[in-house]
Amino acid sequence: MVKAENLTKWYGPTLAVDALSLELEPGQIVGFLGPNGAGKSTTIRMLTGYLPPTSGRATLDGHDVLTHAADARRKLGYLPESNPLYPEMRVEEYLHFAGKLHNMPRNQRRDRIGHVAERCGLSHLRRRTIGRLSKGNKQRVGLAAALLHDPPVLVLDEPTSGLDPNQISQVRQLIRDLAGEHTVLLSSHILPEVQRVADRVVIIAQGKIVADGTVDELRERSHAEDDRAPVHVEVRGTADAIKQALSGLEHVDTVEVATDPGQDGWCNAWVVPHGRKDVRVAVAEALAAQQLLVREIRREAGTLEEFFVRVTDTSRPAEPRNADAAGGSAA
Ligand SMILES: Nc1ncnc2c1ncn2[C@@H]1O[C@H](COP(=O)(O)OP(=O)(O)OP(=O)(O)O)[C@@H](O)[C@H]1O
Repeated sequence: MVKAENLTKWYGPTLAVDALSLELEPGQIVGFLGPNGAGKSTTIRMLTGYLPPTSGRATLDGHDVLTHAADARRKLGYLPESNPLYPEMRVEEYLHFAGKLHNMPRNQRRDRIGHVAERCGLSHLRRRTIGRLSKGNKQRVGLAAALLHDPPVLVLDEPTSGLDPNQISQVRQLIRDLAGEHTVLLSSHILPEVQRVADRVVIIAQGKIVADGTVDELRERSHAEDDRAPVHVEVRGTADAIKQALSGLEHVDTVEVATDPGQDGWCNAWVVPHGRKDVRVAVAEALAAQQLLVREIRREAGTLEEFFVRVTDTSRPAEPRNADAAGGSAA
């Protein structure tokens, strides 16, 4: 549905996006995450055809965003970071204007405006002047305009920036409601925001993708890469019996057991492996050999925050290139 092939952008000597390739499946909500300056906006502007890449190519539903721009834009609803609106226009007037830009006939505009206004919680604000709306409501107007021509792809650049927590949660809910019907690419540098709405998270740093997966996969990977991801076990037995059963296990560094089992006899234990070993089976077998009943055994998932910091910190710095050879200019 959305495809980037080796998208690259040099701004003079600065490499902003470095041979980035990405493919989004229909109906997915994909969070596009990265620290400030990582290249999110530049990538999004290239994906939406608003900025020509130095090299590489982007397509929307098979249409090249530069060579078949009109076809590509029909497939796209785009809410840029700045959400440019006309403050003196009324909401309905602005939505008619946006519909005209998509060559929508009047009847179709009327129907669709009714639909998107309701969807975006704007029905009671249709006669209001945009300049007098709250920031959150202005953002809803931007979203309604992006949805007006019912595009299969929605690209939202930092859609909740500058909103208060209440407004953030409303816009977030709105985005979540779009899942399935639209493919949504949502850029943000706020991790919890992406974590709550996205099916998939793509993290970029220094213009390159450094991680790509579901929130759970990235958490898993976070700890799979962490030498000391502890395994948490719930076992029925005394702390001593559990410690004894697990002591001396191969690839195990330390075993910590909560000193006393709970009233029902279940005890929490944490086994810290050394090296990148998955010790879950060995732990289960060792406990079973001592007739200690296990009701849960799992690797402790790391927070996505830890992962985000790790992958964006360790990426290599972008190297300036000879500006003469860059072949692109700041846009
Ligand atoms: N018009 C421009 N001219 C020169 N350099 C630019 C221009 N736009 C962006 N850059 C540089 O390109 C890099 C990527 O910027 P970009 O705005 O795409 O990042 P971002 O991830 O969207 O950041 P933010 O979250 O702060 O908006 C940065 O180093 C930035 O300084």
